[in-house]
Amino acid sequence: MGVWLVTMVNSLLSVRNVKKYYPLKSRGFSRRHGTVKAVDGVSFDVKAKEVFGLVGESGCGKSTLGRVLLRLDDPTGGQIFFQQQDISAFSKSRLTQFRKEAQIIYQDPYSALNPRKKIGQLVQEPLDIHRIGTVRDRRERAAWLLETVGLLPEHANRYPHQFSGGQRQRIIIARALALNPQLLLADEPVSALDVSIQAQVINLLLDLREEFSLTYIFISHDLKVVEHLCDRVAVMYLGRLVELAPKKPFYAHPKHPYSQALLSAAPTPNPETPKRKILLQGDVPSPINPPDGCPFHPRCPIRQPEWNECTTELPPLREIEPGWRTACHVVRP
Ligand SMILES: Nc1ncnc2c1ncn2[C@@H]1O[C@H](COP(=O)(O)OP(=O)(O)OP(=O)(O)O)[C@@H](O)[C@H]1O
Repeated sequence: MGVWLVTMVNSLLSVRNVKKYYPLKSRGFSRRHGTVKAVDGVSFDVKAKEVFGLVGESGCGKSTLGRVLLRLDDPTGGQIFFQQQDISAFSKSRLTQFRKEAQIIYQDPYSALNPRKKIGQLVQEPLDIHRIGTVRDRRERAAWLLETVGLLPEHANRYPHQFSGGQRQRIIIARALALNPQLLLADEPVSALDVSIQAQVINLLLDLREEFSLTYIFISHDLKVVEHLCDRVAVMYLGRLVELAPKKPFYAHPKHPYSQALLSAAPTPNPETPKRKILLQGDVPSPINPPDGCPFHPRCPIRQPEWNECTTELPPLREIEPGWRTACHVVRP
């Protein structure tokens, strides 16, 4: 607990044992039929100006966690601290402030912009809602933001359909920056874009991190993108973190067998360098009925039948090297 408190003091965001369960109701009945454990006891800290990557296969709970972190959804359990303050205890005015300090960018740049509004209006809108400055100030800031993200001030008078996917994602980024946030949660922000455009948007995000002193939580299933952008990587599996590590050593030698499998399946920059792919057996189990013991044990390629604790005990996320935590009975400090 002592260590947790020290890391919290140095963090912009601290997440403690956060859970998000959804009741599963059978059709036509209101009676609870089970529980989807979308996020099941996640803890980590994010330092100011850090780029924190959250990776894992589809359905592992990344987006649910992201929504809970920004209080767009209430957690079933646990606590989230922003600047050491519990976000669930925010007063109405503190919550309004938090809505300025923490912004989210979603994957789909096509549906995120109202097609009937001009770009200038869309970028200016957060400033209008929070009544910041005069109308002229807001218009000028919107024009400046458009330039900052690599567009032209005159684009303010055009409509979303007149832009490409990459340009729209730039517009969404400009809008997210309007209120000068500290934390930007980007949920798969480039996965709908062409690979060539992805790199441009990622580089823009890196430049903006410096210019705006931003902290990012970057959610992605694409390990290559995370490698380029992030300082640390958290790997999620069935609603839990299974590994949390600094980027460079993680990509060189991931320790958790699930991380090893994920990385072995990611494309390499040089296709001529052969890589031994680790093929996982079966599908990701349902978060309605997760396996006992280690949630990864039914698919684990290194497990031996005699290792009983893998099937009976949940492995804690324990530190195995300074700053590196892994949830596996076999991987030891
Ligand atoms: N509102 C909801 N009600 C019931 N179950 C939900 C709800 N939202 C998410 N889930 C379930 O929670 C689990 C985690 O979903 P989530 O979207 O957070 O995963 P993800 O890792 O972001 O996946 P993806 O990359 O496909 O978006 C899934 O099994 C999903 O079906």
